[in-house]
Amino acid sequence: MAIDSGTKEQSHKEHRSRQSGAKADKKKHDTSQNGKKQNPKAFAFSSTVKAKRLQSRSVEKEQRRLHVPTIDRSYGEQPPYVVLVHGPPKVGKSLLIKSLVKHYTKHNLPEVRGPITIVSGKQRRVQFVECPNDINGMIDAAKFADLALLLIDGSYGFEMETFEFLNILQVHGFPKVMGVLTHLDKFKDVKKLKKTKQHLKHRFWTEIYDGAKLFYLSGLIHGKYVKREIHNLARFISVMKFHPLSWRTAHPYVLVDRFEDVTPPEKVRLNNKCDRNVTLYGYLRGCNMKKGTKIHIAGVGDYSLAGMTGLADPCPLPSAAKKKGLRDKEKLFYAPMSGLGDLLYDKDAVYININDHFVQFSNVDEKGEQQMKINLLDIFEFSLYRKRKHQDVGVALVKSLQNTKYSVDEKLEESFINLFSRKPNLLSNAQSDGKDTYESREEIRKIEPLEEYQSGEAIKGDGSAEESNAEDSDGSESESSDKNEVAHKDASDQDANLKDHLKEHVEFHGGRSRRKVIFGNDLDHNDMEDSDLEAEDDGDNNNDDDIQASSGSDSEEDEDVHETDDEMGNIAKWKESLVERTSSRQTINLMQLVYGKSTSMPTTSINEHDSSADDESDGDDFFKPKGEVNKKHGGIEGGNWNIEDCSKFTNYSNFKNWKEEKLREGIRDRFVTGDWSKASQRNQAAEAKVEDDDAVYGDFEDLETGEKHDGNPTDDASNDANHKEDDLAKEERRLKKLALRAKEILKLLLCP
Ligand SMILES: Nc1nc2c(ncn2[C@@H]2O[C@H](COP(=O)(O)OP(=O)(O)OP(=O)(O)O)[C@@H](O)[C@H]2O)c(=O)[nH]1
Repeated sequence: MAIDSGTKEQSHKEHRSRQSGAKADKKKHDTSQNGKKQNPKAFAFSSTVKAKRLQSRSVEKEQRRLHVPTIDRSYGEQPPYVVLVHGPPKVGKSLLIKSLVKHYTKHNLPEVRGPITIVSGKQRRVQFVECPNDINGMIDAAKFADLALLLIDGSYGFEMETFEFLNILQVHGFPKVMGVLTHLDKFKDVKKLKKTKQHLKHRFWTEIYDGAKLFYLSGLIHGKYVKREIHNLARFISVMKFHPLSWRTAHPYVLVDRFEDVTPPEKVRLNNKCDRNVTLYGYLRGCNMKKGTKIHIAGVGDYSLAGMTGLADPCPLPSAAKKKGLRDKEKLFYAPMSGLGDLLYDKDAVYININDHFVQFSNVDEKGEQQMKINLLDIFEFSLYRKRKHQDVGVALVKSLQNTKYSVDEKLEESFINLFSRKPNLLSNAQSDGKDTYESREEIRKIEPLEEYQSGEAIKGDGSAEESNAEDSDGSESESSDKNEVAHKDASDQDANLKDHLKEHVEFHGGRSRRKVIFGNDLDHNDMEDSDLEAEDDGDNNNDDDIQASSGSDSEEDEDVHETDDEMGNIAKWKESLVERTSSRQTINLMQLVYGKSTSMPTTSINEHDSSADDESDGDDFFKPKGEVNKKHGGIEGGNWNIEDCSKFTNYSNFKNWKEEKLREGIRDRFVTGDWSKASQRNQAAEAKVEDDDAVYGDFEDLETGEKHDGNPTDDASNDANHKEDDLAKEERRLKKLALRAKEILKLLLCP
């Protein structure tokens, strides 16, 4: 009982509370607060400042989440941003572009045509484009605009063009848009002006978004917008952040700022509606373009790209040196369609445009555009020219540059290296423009005797060359008649092409007409000197005709006449001497002596060889059997030298297919693991089969000797005993062989 009562009364001893330490301190602190609850409302703010801070932070987070950073795939120098100036007619688009260009470059733009590229900052270039007033032009412009400046006539109010364009932009992807109010100077009443400004601003905001930027151009000073206002607008454009549109970043596109029709003029002359080749120049935007891609030219149609070339930047960004602002020198701009910008970069040349009043000797072209293109590469040519002529240096320079049609690399393409010996000039340049032809004529004068050159024929030759030069431009028919005459002369003087003469070959190559000078019988002459001196005497008499003949070969027909009538004849002659010389120099080839000549040699030459050998022989060989003739010539050379090497060819049909189970089973017992007794039985069976076959196909007659062999012997009984003996001997031999083979295999297995 006592135990029971004891268990009931027993109480748990309490933990002794902490008298010191962190817990004791905390308890003390809590008791001092006098019952104020700890964190009574979870996640509620006790302080308003704190609440505000937290709220703004969460809003910031949310905004950051909404504006997911767009991936900038661009690398290297960014292409210029396109600033499109749009507005209804006569609103002041051109004037605004001119004012902006003046602000950036300090240059006055005479007219706005095509894209105008300017360097607006150390890291930024801008391309100004005036939007056409028609709807198609607007649609095209909406595709490439990075910033659209919507010009609105403030004195009149909004016009339909602006809204149409805004609708088009919404379809194509909305770029940055800024409004510009012009013609505000027409307001006399300041109050009314203020009211109108407010009204237009709100209307603009409802159309785009609240807070959209709207500029005011208050009026004109000396026919230009106010400098201050233009400066502000330019500043905005310079610092504006452009968000690349996803479609555009994923697709390559080019805003063409210059184009050239490079169709050969002759092609256009023959067929005015022929397919044209057009080269388009512009900055590639979006992503890289591949050669052969199908492209769409806005307003023209779909085309395939023939080729692409990377060119030097016509309006490069300034150097990366650290300095504030842009120097005047670096304020470059490029407006090829507007005819401005000093440098013009072509595929193979750099052009400097100089206005007429700077240069006295400008060529005035048909359109009356007084501009001169100076090809820098042709300065080399000038130095040559100056050596030759003692003229005024400045005049000579300008004249020579004006008359040059072809660049140095084009001429180099035409030049060739003479590989034949005894040629004084290794590199002879086939020059083709007017001056160059003159040079080449001078060279001929050195080679030819003077009286020959002065003879009527020679002069005629020169004259016709000049004629054909003139005919290049207008393409008259008299040229072809001249050439027919020339061809006729050639035909009559077939053997006479053995003296120096030159040929002029007019052709259309690389989009331009070229008059190629070919020194027709340079090769002939040199080689003929070596081998055929007789021919030279004949050639002296006919040299003049050759010059005449060479002066105007244009069409292919004429060329053919030349080739067949005289050139081929000459070629045959100099080839003769070549063949002789090479055959005498030929070293003995051991391979050929041992194995005969290569079978890849053309059969005709072999036949020729054979026939020549036959000719040399007494002629009786013709009536002898082929084999004997070959024997006479001796060994492989004589007989089998042209037979195909049969070891090169393998007849795969004879190979057994070892994948077949039956075949593998057949040879299984021939290996160590197999049953050799079975193999021997099989062998016997096979031999018996062969014998049977012999029995079937046994009879044969030796046709050469006339002897008859019988497959089935008549006396079977006497032969049977012989056969048995033979079989036993065979069996013995076979078993011996097998034992030997087994020994060898065992040896191999035991000593690996
Ligand atoms: N008074 C006044 N005249 C202006 C203003 N802006 C432009 N103009 C004049 O308006 C005329 C037309 O200007 P342009 O720049 O040729 O207008 P545009 O929009 O290029 O004309 P189109 O190319 O024909 O569409 C010019 O004579 C300008 O001087 C302006 O704010 N106030």
